[in-house]
Amino acid sequence: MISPLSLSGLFTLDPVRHGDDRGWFSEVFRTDKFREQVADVTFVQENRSLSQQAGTMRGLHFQTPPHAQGKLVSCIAGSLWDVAVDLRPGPSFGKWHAEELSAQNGRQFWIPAGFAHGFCTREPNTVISYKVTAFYAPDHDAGLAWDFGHADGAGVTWPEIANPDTLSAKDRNQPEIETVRGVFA
Ligand SMILES: Cc1cn([C@H]2C[C@H](O)[C@@H](COP(=O)(O)OP(=O)(O)O[C@H]3O[C@H](C)C(=O)[C@H](O)[C@H]3O)O2)c(=O)[nH]c1=O
Repeated sequence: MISPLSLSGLFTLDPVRHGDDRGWFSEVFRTDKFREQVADVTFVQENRSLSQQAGTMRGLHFQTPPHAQGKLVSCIAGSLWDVAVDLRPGPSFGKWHAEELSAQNGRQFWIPAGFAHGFCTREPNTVISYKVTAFYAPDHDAGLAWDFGHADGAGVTWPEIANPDTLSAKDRNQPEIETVRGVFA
C-alpha cells in the first residue's frame, strides 16, 4: 500500500509480503509503480549505515541544490524512528513528520528533495538502507541542529531513547533552522 502523508510530497510505502512456510517474498521496489504512484524520479545511489547503539542519532542532513536528494528510506535490521523536516519555502517550513521503520514492518518512507532527514535507532545494530536521487556531493552536504527550535518550544520531539551523546562531531555543530531558510527557494 502507498499512502500520501500530511506534509505534501511525503509518502509511506508498505510492500506486500507473500508468506509461505519458508518465510516471505516481497517486491520492495519497482520503478514503474514508484513513478506512477509516488514520484517520477531516478535513483542513482543506495546507502546503508549500521548504528551499533540503540538511541543513536544521525542528522538532520540534506544536500543543497543542484545536488539535493530525494530519499527512499527503509530499515533492514533492527528498528528506527525516521524524521523529515520541511525546508521548502512557505507555510510548511520547519514542520516535520516521523515514521517508525523496522526490518519487521518493512515500511518505506519517501522524502523528496527539500527536506532535511535524520533518525534515531530504537535497537542495537540497526541498519538503515536508502536510495537517493543524486550522488553524494560533499561540498553540498549541509544540515541543521537536531534540537533546532527547542529554545522556543518548537522543533522535533525526539523519542525518549534518543541519545545526543551518540551524535557525530559534525552533528553536534549544525546550525539553527533560520540559517537554512531559502536554501530550497
Ligand atoms: C552520506 C555519505 C557519506 N559518505 C561518507 C562520508 C563519511 O566518511 C562517512 C560518514 O558520513 P556521515 O557522517 O555524513 O554519515 P551520516 O551521519 O550517516 O549521514 C547520513 O545520514 C543522514 C541521516 C542522511 O540522510 C544523509 O544521507 C547522510 O548525511 O561516509 C559517503 O562516502 N557517501 C555518502 O553518500
